[in-house]
Amino acid sequence: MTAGSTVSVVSNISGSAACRGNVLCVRPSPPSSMTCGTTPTPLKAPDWQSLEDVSYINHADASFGQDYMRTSEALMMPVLRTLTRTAKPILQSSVCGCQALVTQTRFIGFSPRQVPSDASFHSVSFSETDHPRVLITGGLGQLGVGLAKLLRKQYGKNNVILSDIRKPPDTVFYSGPFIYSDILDYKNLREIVVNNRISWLIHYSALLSAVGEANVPLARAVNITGLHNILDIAAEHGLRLFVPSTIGAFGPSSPRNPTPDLCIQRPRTIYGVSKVHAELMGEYYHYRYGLDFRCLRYPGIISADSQPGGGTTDYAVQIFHDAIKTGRFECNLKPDTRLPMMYIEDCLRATVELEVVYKTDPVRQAIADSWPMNFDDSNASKDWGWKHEYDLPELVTTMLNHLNAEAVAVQAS
Ligand SMILES: NC(=O)C1=CN([C@@H]2O[C@H](COP(=O)(O)OP(=O)(O)OC[C@H]3O[C@@H](n4cnc5c(N)ncnc54)[C@H](O)[C@@H]3O)[C@@H](O)[C@H]2O)C=CC1
Ligand SMILES: CC(=O)[C@H](N)C(=O)O
Repeated sequence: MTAGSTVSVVSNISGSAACRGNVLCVRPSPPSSMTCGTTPTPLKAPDWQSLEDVSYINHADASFGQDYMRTSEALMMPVLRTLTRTAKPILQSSVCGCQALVTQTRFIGFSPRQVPSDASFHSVSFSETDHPRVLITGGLGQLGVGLAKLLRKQYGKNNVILSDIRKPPDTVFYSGPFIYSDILDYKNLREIVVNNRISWLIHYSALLSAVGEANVPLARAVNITGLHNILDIAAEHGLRLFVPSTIGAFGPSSPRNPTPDLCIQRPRTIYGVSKVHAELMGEYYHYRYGLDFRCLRYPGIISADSQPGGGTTDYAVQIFHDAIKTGRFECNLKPDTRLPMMYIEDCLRATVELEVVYKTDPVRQAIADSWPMNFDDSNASKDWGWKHEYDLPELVTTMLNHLNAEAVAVQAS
């Protein structure tokens, strides 16, 4: 996956509750081509790919056997691989040999609210020998803690800071740095970035599709105004920025089966609109200011040890929990709904003993009906050899083993 491009990944398992995901990836900003001295150097064409080169890659599902499903950890790997792969050349590049100093000089007292229209931003603000200093916003949601765990293994516990507006549970609080951060508070964000010498920003804060529809003003604030803060902070401080997008960035007029990386995107949820906005703003900041922006379109994510945060695809996680706890599941989507997340046939088989009750929620159903049924991930395979590691039976087995082990542990305690 090249930096600066927009890529979609999917761990697809299609079927009546199946999902594929898109990952949008943006290529790295041009190493050290942005500033030297106080005069911004124009972007160098060879370091950049043209807009036409931007690749959107979906990770698609197909039939079971070719498809795969990944746990949230596995899903993070492309992100980590991309960040890691692109970090080295940037860290090792020394076009002017005065990067860090220049960055500091250039941006002293600079406020992104006063960005000159022709401003360029430096892409890297940490030295060659440093590990990245990572801040994860919205880190207490379904995905953040798992990602922090992986990043901490790689870059050291103290180099990865989780943040959120919620109170962390003990397990999270004692497992590594945690800090309060409201992405709507720009000054607070800037203080955190500066005081902690943050170099990578992973922006997970969001209101997901269902909770977003329930509170549009808040979703608009968090997902759009919050994103603007994040973009400005990242640009101002030369951070590498990762923002996930989603299958929700597509709408009823997008082709659903399969959904290519590049196609019409007219979502009808505030969540989807905000994610399309994020994709476009990230690309714009990349081309306009040299921001190193990356974005993967995720499918619905299934995880055992963290709870989903109010999305349309939450049912695909909940079904596992209910299978273990009660053997009964009340589904808020119709039985023939197909979403890019997992191929559900085996999933249904694994949960065959469930008595699934279909009690359709019209809001979620309308959203689900407008989302892609199938993602084509052939571009991701071609681009960086993407291949899923969890197929449906393995995912189901892993989920059930994990939840069973948890249930046994609880009973024993
Ligand atoms: N989980 C999934 O199935 C998928 C997730 N994604 C994206 O991945 C990212 C992470 O997703 P999840 O962890 O599932 O989300 P989540 O809903 O579980 O967590 C989001 C977190 O953002 C925090 N937050 C809300 N308002 C905030 C504010 N003002 N300042 C700081 N934090 C705030 C919440 O407290 C919450 O912990 C999101 O951007 C989401 O759109 C994309 C596709 C699928
Ligand atoms: C697929 C997503 O982005 C999320 N899980 C949601 O259902 O809103």
